[in-house]
Order: sequence, then C-alpha cells, then structure tokens
Amino acid sequence: MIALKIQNKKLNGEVLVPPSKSDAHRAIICASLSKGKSEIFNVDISKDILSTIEGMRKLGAKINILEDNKYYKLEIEGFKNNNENSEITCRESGSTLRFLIPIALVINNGGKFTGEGKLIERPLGVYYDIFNKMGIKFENRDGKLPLDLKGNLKSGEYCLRGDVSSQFITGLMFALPLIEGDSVIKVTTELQSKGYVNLTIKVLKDFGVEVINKDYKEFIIKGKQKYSGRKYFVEGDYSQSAFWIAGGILGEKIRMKSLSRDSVQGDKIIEEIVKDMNGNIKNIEGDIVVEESKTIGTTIDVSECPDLAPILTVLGAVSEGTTRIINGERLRMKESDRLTSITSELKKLGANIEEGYDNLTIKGVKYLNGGVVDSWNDHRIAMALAIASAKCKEPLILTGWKSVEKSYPKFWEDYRSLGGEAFEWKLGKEL
Ligand SMILES: O=C(O)C1=C[C@@H](OP(=O)(O)O)[C@@H](O)[C@H](O)C1
Ligand SMILES: C=C(OP(=O)(O)O)C(=O)O
Repeated sequence: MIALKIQNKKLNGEVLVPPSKSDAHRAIICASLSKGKSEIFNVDISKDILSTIEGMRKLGAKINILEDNKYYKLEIEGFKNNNENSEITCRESGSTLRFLIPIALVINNGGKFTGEGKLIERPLGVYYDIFNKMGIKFENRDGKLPLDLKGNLKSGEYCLRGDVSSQFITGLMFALPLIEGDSVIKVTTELQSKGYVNLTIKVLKDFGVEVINKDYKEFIIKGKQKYSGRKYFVEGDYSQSAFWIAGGILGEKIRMKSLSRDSVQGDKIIEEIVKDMNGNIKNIEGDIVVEESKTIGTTIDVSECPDLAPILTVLGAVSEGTTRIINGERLRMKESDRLTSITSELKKLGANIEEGYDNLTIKGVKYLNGGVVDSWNDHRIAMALAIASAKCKEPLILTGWKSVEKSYPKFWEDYRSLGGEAFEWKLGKEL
C-alpha cells in the first residue's frame, strides 16, 4: 500500500486560504435556481463541490467551469437544460445530499440520490419524518442510500429537530421560497451549527431571497420568491484556515490571506479559541498571522463548530494542562466518527486522550512520537494528522491521505509550499 511519509518539520510562510466550501455550495445552488446568469469567482473544485455542480446540472442548470488563477470561476445559467436524468451522485458530500433533496422535490418531483463511503449511512431521518407527514414517497436500502424520492414539497409548517444537522434546515431554506404558499420552519430542539444557517440566510439574501430568522426557533419563508443571478466572490474558508493556524502555533510563523474579516462563517471562532489557549494570533492588514506559541488547555464547546474538533484535539494534545472538547455528539455522524478516529490515531502517536460519549479529555504532552496512522478516509483527520507531525519526534506515515480531495484538493501542495515535506512511501519499508 502506498502511504504518505510526512517529515516532522515546522511550517513557515504565507498561504492563500482556499475558498470556503460552505459558501461555494450555497452560491452554486442559488445561482442555479436564478433566472439570469451568474458568475461565481474563487471556487475550488473539491469532490464535494463537484458533486453539487453535477447535481445542479442534473436539475437543469448550465454550469461552465473555467480556470482562474489558482482556483476556478463558474459561469451559471439557471434552469437551462431539460432535467431528464434525475440521478444525483453526491459522492461523500452530506451538504450536497441534504441541500439538493428538497430542491429536487420542488423542481423535479423527486429523483434518485446515491452516495459513497460514510455518506451512505449518515442520518436522513429528519427528512423521512417530513416525507411521511407530507405523503412524499421514498425508498431506501434499510435506511441507507440509494434513496428514491417521488412527490412534491408543499408550503406550510415544517417542524424539525435542530440537533442532528443544520443541513436539513439549509436544504429547506433553498427550496421553500420557490413554491406557491408561505412556509415556516420550526426548530423543535436547540439549533446547533447556527453559523451555517446564518451563512445560508446571508447567501440567499445576496441572491434576492429573504428568510426571517426568529431567534433560531422559527424561520419564516414567503413563497414565490425569485432568485436573481449575479456576480459572487466566494470568501476564504475559516474551517480550513484552522489547520494553518494550528500549523503556525506548532511551527514557526504562518500568514494567511483571503479570509474575510466580517465573515458570518461559524468557524471564524477559531481565532477566539486559539487566543483563549494563549496562541499568538494577530490580524495584520487583513491577514491572519500566527506564530509559534506555548498553548494552554481550555474547554471548547464544539456544538457550533464541529469541523474544528479534529484540529483542536491536535492542539490540545500538545498544550499544557487539560483540554476538553465538549458537546461533540454530532462528530460521530461525519465522514468518520471523529471522536473515535482522532483519539485512536493521536493515541498511536503517544497522545493522552480519553473518549467520552460526547466529549474528549486531553492531557497535554510535550512531544508526540512518529509512526503509522490512518485518516479513516476523513479529510479533516488527514489534515489534522499532517499538522500534528510538527510535534512528532519521528516522521509520520499516513495512509488514506488522498481523502483531502473531499474539501481541499490542494492541501498537500499548500503544505509543501510552507516547507512541509511529504512524499509517497511504500508501506512496509523501514521508517
Ligand atoms: O452547512 C454546511 O455547509 C455545513 C454544516 C455542518 O454540518 P452540521 O450542520 O451537520 O453540523 C458542517 O459540519 C459541514 O461541514 C458543512
Ligand atoms: C462534514 C463535512 O461535510 P459534509 O457534511 O458536507 O459532508 C465536512 O466538510 O467536514
């Protein structure tokens, strides 16, 4: 098996943070639902984004992908083609699946949704409850993908849990404005991942669609609204910046470009968390600059920022004292069970982590060892382990490193540009 050998080197330099995956999913969908033409600038063609592009094409949008410096520009015309072939391949993208299901029920009377890897079994029950109430027919394989859907979404009252995934709420927010009557989404439990819902409402507004937020308990959505095409620039990704922020803390110095200072992305909280941990993080002329720091443990509630948990666990593992990751139950429903996967791999490197039902207790150590670790086919675990290598005494051998293509295909290129050394390695050779 070919793995990646990562030398235990400190990172240093400047990096252009990749475009936000969450912002791009939303802009592509809104542009595809618009009557006019749109141009979406600064898009990375990760596997997840490609799934949304292909899905929206199947639902009738015309989308051209053009190279534009390091990333891509998309030209989108909404509702251009006939949507005869309605099988939508989501690969491993939870966002694509949960965002496109309600849209397909509005513009295509349903369709077939397929997926790969962990996505096949990631929860969809919140939608199934709605389908049962609305008489929408659905068939799946023992609760797993593929999913066949037939029916129409109607306006009205939608009651759903807010503690499984915010992606169900986002999906409904794209579709409900398109139908005849008015609707209201009622959240029956405390909404988690609010930042992602804020981002949805912001992008909808940018494309001319209004959703009224009543304190995250109810969202009021008028029917028969129109999306208007526009030029849109995708902002830098705060979730991905977290890897370079940690890379700077465990390395020498990293300067990050292209992050919007007034972003509504929930993962912007990474700056506050790192400050709390005594990390040397500054904002210089709109860039984030992070320097090597001795961090201290703290308690981090990840219910609003689940994607930060793997890299924060790495930081905790080498910080002084105890770090607690709390309210992380939903981490078990991502590309891997992230509480178990990150604990298992960091423990192989000598970290001191105790896994609870919805939390991790991490007692910091000075250094980690090297050795063989696996990504569990999870991009965020692969990237977190790469960053951890700076604190390893020996090189790290990582299997499943290609999983980064899900969200950040240029991750290894950026890693090397910051002085990181990573090269293919036949497993079984001496370290
Ligand atoms: O809406 C989005 O873009 C996302 C929402 C989050 O999921 P949950 O709402 O399930 O936490 C996050 O984990 C995912 O990576 C992207
Ligand atoms: C969980 C993630 O994405 P999604 O839910 O869209 O698969 C992620 O990017 O970490």
